[in-house]
Amino acid sequence: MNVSTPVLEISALTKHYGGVRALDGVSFAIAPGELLALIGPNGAGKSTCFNIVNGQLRPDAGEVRLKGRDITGLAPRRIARLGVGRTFQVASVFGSMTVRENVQMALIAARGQVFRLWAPAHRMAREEALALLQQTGMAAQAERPAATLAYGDVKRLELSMALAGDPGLLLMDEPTAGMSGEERQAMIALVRSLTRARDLAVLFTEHAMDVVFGHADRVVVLARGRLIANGSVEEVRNDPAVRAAYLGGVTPAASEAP
Ligand SMILES: Nc1ncnc2c1ncn2[C@@H]1O[C@H](COP(=O)(O)OP(=O)(O)OP(=O)(O)O)[C@@H](O)[C@H]1O
Repeated sequence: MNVSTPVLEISALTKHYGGVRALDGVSFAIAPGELLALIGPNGAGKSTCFNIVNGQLRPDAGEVRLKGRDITGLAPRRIARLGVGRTFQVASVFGSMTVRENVQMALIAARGQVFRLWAPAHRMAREEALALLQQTGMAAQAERPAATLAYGDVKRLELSMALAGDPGLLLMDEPTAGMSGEERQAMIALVRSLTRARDLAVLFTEHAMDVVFGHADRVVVLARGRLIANGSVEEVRNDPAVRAAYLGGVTPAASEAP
């Protein structure tokens, strides 16, 4: 068991939209080096949770702590600087720039500098960019324009860019969306190895259950804004409440609804 301070600790997070309880008293934590899947049926509250952690949304109640520090309600930029990286479902890379230049730009932006092709900082970041691309298996593609990459490689590039700020916590929004079965497995295996190598905590949402059950250290399940399970793959897979939520069965919360 890891006894160090959690990288992320969320406590009693609550967010309502009118009558919709997008999040209702959700609490969980992530340790360094842990790969934690956040799953749940559509509308369960996964995106709301991500958006609160990275500062895009303010919770109505509850707290977000990063390595023990209260970051609730801080601006996204500040939260990013404190070590929270994020990848999105739709990749955001510059197609006309090379893979290496995209990573250099991310490295320089992470330091609050401006990307200029002729500046010395650009040359310095070059070696770091190549080292990062080595870690994500993209070194051989470093000089290709990003626009010419296969889809799975665009996602690897995006991951490389998210690592540029040297985050302690990485939020990944459906990292394998749109990938074939083989690409999915390769991507999540890469993320898995990076968590170990960098002592990085990763919180990811995912609809592909082969990815979740094959690779996550732990799984947190939301349904209708409530946490209904938090445990190992085995525990969650065999949990009747989880099955009911996924099969569209009537959960206790749903049966109470008017
Ligand atoms: N800006 C908003 N205004 C009103 N309701 C919202 C808003 N954002 C989210 N919701 C509602 O909050 C609930 C949780 O939404 P959220 O997007 O967090 O779920 P999710 O688990 O990410 O879903 P999905 O898997 O479909 O992406 C849903 O009922 C959704 O309709």
